[in-house]
Amino acid sequence: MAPGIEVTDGDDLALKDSIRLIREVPDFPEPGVLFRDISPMLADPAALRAITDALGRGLEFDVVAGVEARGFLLGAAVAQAFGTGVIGLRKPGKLPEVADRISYELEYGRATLELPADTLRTGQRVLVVDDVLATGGTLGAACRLIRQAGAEVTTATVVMELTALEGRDKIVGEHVRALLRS
Ligand SMILES: O=P(O)(O)OC[C@H]1O[C@H](OP(=O)(O)OP(=O)(O)O)[C@H](O)[C@@H]1O
Ligand SMILES: Nc1ncnc2[nH]cnc12
Repeated sequence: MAPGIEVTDGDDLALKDSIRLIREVPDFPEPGVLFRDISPMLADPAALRAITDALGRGLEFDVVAGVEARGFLLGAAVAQAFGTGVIGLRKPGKLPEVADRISYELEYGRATLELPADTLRTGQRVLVVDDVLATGGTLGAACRLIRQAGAEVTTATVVMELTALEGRDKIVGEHVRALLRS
């Protein structure tokens, strides 16, 4: 059970019920970090359905972009549920051909995300999906990568927002949807 986590849409009882499946792991990946692992939620059929429906509900988009790595799992599920394709935004060194890339600051050091060649088309409306919004570096960079490639970001979505880290402040000008807040 994960205390201190709330559903942003209090009427979503299935999502509320799934909070018990979040694992909280102290001192991972480094001392002082409380890691929220949503893997057990994804392994549960009712929770996966609730997450998938809530991420895309009421939004208009042509394609989903999932951020490596847990955003791949969620992104593909959302794409299937809403009848679109999915694009994986990848960490460096994995893609044979890169259409575009972006580097960004993380809490410690720098990171890069890459867009695979021949996936995103100019003007497409993109739903960006990841599991957690922490400092906001990753989600903000994903949105910039999409826009830099000439597409639109409909909404940047995550399962859980860690509000104390104020990651939203890094995603200026984007519509952000977090299903759960801690
Ligand atoms: O808001 P931020 O501070 O940028 O952090 C959020 C990112 O951190 C985690 O990914 P991680 O880097 O652990 O990679 P993984 O998904 O490949 O395990 C998480 O899945 C988000 O992508
Ligand atoms: N505390 C945390 N739990 C899960 N994923 C994260 N990504 C960055 N910080 C995280």
